[in-house]
Parts: sequence; structure tokens; C-alpha cells
Amino acid sequence: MSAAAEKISVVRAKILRRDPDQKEFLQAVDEVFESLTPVFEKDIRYLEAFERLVEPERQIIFRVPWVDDKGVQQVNRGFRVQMSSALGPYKGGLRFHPTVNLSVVKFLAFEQTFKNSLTTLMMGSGKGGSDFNPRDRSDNEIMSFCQSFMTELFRHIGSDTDVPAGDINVGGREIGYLFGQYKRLANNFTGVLTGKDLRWGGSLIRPEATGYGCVYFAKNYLAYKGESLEGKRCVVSGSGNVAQYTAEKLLQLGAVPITFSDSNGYILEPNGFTQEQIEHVMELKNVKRVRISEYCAFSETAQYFEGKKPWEVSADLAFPSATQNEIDEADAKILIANGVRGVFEGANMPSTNEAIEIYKSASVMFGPAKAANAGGVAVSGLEMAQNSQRLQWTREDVDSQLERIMKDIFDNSLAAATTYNLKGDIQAGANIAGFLKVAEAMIHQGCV
Ligand SMILES: NC(=O)C1=CN([C@@H]2O[C@H](COP(=O)(O)OP(=O)(O)OC[C@H]3O[C@@H](n4cnc5c(N)ncnc54)[C@H](OP(=O)(O)O)[C@@H]3O)[C@@H](O)[C@H]2O)C=CC1
Ligand SMILES: N=C(CCC(=O)O)C(=O)O
Repeated sequence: MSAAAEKISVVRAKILRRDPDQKEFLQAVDEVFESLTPVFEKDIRYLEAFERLVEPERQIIFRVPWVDDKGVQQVNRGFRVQMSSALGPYKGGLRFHPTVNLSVVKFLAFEQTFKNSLTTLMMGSGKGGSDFNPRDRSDNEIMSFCQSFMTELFRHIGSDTDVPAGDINVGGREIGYLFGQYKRLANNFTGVLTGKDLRWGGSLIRPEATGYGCVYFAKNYLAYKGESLEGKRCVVSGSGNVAQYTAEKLLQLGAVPITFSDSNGYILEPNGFTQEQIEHVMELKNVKRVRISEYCAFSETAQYFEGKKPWEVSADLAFPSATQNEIDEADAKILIANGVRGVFEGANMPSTNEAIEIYKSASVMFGPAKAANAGGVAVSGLEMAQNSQRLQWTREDVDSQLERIMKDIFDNSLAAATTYNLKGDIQAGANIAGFLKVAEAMIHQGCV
């Protein structure tokens, strides 16, 4: 075994030994380790930087006490993992979901490092959230929780320190309540959160950005293969922010989005969703906040499949836009058996590493989350730039910058894969391109 290979195995063993119970985090680390091996072998300083990178700069865990509408005390756990400030202030979303724990937050923050680097904007990485379950909670209870959560978080964030945003179950409503509490406690009005409402500092296109960006990425990948989105039947999972705008942009570019899902099942429009039907999904999810099955009362053609995943539907492309590990090895085999030739990840880490191997063995196009879903944080970065200028750019300006950024991400990933003799391996290229920029900064900034 070479000296580099020996050192790599030592570092890998140390990571596994330090947090053996953090399976989501270890999955994310494992996914990049293989891609980065040729980089480590080229210069051992990159491995030393990686060894520092996998240990977050700061991990903050705190109590979130609040009182519900019945006057009953509730206690949740809050997290903020500040992973890397090598390229700028910590930057990443907040997730409110009962499955949130330190392992999930660390995997999200780790992925964010490569993603934010790929955007070419100056942003470090972080992620946070809570095990708070907002399902069936009143607006007042959501506000009470958000105010208590921010009462602790505010001392750790700032527009040049750490800039949170949305993620699962954290949308415009929650960002509003979080921002209001921050402003009250810190006595300043800055771009400390992104995903803000347009009327008080938000950026046009930010709500659409993750979904639109994922489809732009897919468009570039298909063009590289001499194909296009035109007429492609697309299965989409989730029915939240990312899924809604993925479907909208797919339709705009001539593709045929045919499913949405939530944690109870999925709906199928066999002939594809129209714009009006997508807007009805938005109404159901963003305003009425009901289950996706409610859609069928509105449509004579839709079908609902309780407890099932949309991967069982025949399609050309898949856009997982719900949550991590929603496509396992068995799901991947079903997808491919049903005709899917491309998977573009709108969600964070929706494919297990075993599923990714199945894609590769079947020569399926694979757009990894850290590249494909970077449009959200990219436009968050543009929101920060607008806030710094105290200006608001036009919708067209922001959308054209988003399209350019997503093209650059694809091109840079392809170029990095080629440089390391992994031509066409976009997953490896994205890992390498994302890592190198962070690693160079870390090496220049010393052992900190
Ligand atoms: N918002 C953003 O800016 C970005 C988000 N992402 C990622 O995209 C994904 C979706 O986020 P977003 O659309 O913002 O979140 P939303 O809360 O708006 O929507 C989440 C969707 O995923 C479903 N979902 C959540 N958890 C599970 C689960 N355990 N099993 C099955 N379905 C589930 C939800 O269904 P239900 O209501 O039943 O829970 C809902 O339909 C996440 O992985 C997120 O990390 C990535 C980049 C940017
Ligand atoms: N949840 C997000 C968005 C983060 C952000 O906009 O800061 C992600 O990139 O996973």
C-alpha cells in the first residue's frame, strides 16, 4: 500500500471511529472519500485539509422550550453546525422535522460545504434545525417555537458570521418569525437570513431557485449527451418548495412532470400536470397545508397511491425532491426497469450510496445533490449581495444569473472529472471541483 493510501485509510478509520452512530454523516463522508482519493494522492496537504474539514468548526446544541395553544409546555432540541468558514460566512438552511438529530445536521452541513463552493460565490457552510414537528401546529404555535429557537440561535449568527435559510418545513412563514425575533434581540436589520419575503429584503426567484436550478442542471447534462428535456416524462417526489418549482420549470421547458408525493403517498397525472394543476398543488401545500391526496378531489384524471413511492411509475427522468435516502438500491433497480435514464437530485442525499452504484452500473445520468440543487443557496448568495447593496434586482437578472451559475457548476464538474481521468463522472467531478476550492483556502489559512 502506498504512503498516501496508508494515510487515507488512517484518516478514514479515525472518522468512522469518532462518530460511529452518525450514519447519515458517515454516508455523506463516504460518498466523497472515493472521489477524492486521486486528489489526496496528488498532494497529501489536501488529505490534511479534508481531515480538518470533516470535523465541524463548531457544533451548537441547545434547548428550545415553548408553550402550545393549550398552555402545555413543550421542549425541543435545537442545532446549528458551523462546518466551514474557509470561503465565507457559514451558510445553510434550517430544518424542522422530528427526524432531525446531530448526524442529519452534520451530513447537511458537510454537503453544503461542497455545494456552496461550487456556486463560485463566497460562502462557507453550516446547517441547523430542530426535532420540532410543525405538522398540525397553529400559526401561533409555529411563531412561539420560532421565537424561542431564535432566542438562543441569535447569539451565534450574523450577516458576516452565519446566515441561515429554509429547508424542510422552514419556508417563508418560519423565516419571517425567525427574522422578527432576531431583529428584536440584535437590534439591527441585516441580511442575517435568506429566503426573506420580497417586501422586506428577499430576492426575486429565491422561492423558485432550487427547483429551477435543478432543472437547469438537468438541461445542461442532457445537452452534453445530445438530448433535451422536450417530451421527457419526469417523476418528481415531494410536493414542497423544491418539488413544486422543479415541476413548474420542467413544464416550461417542454418536459412532462407526472407525479408529486408526500410522506403518505404519491399522486399521478398520467398525461402530466398542467400549470394550473401545479398551482393547485401549491395552494394545497403552501396555503391549506393539507396532504397531497387532497389533490384528487380537484382532478378527474389523477390517481393517488397510499404508502407508495413514485419510483414505480414508468418515466424517462427522476427528480427526487423530498428527503435523504428516499431512493435505496431496490428503488433504483425499479426506476431503471421502468425506463429512467437520468436522476437529478433536488433533495439533499436522496439516493443511498448503493442506489448510486446501481445508476452507474446502468450508465444512468446522475446529477448529484451538491451540484444539481445548488441553485437555492446560489440565489441565497445573490440575496446576500442585494442586501449588502440595499437593492433588489429584477426577476430576469436573478434568473439569468441562476442559469449561468448552474451551467458553470455542470461545466466545472465535467472539467474536474476530465482532469482526474474520470471523464463524464459528474459525481466525482462535482466532489473534486467543490473540494479543491475549499481545500486551497484551508491550506492558505493554516492549521485552524
Ligand atoms: N429549500 C431549499 O432552499 C432547499 C432544499 N433542499 C432539499 O430539498 C428537499 C425538500 O426540501 P423543501 O422542498 O425545501 O422542503 P418542504 O418542507 O417544502 O417539502 C418537503 C417535502 O418532502 C416531503 N418529506 C419530508 N420528509 C419526508 C420523509 N421523511 N419521507 C417522505 N417525504 C418527506 C414532505 O412531505 P410531508 O409534508 O409529508 O413531510 C414534503 O412534500 C430536502 O432534502 C432539502 O434538504 C435542497 C436545496 C435547497
Ligand atoms: N436548504 C438549502 C438552502 C440553503 C440556503 O439557501 O442557505 C440547501 O442548500 O440545502
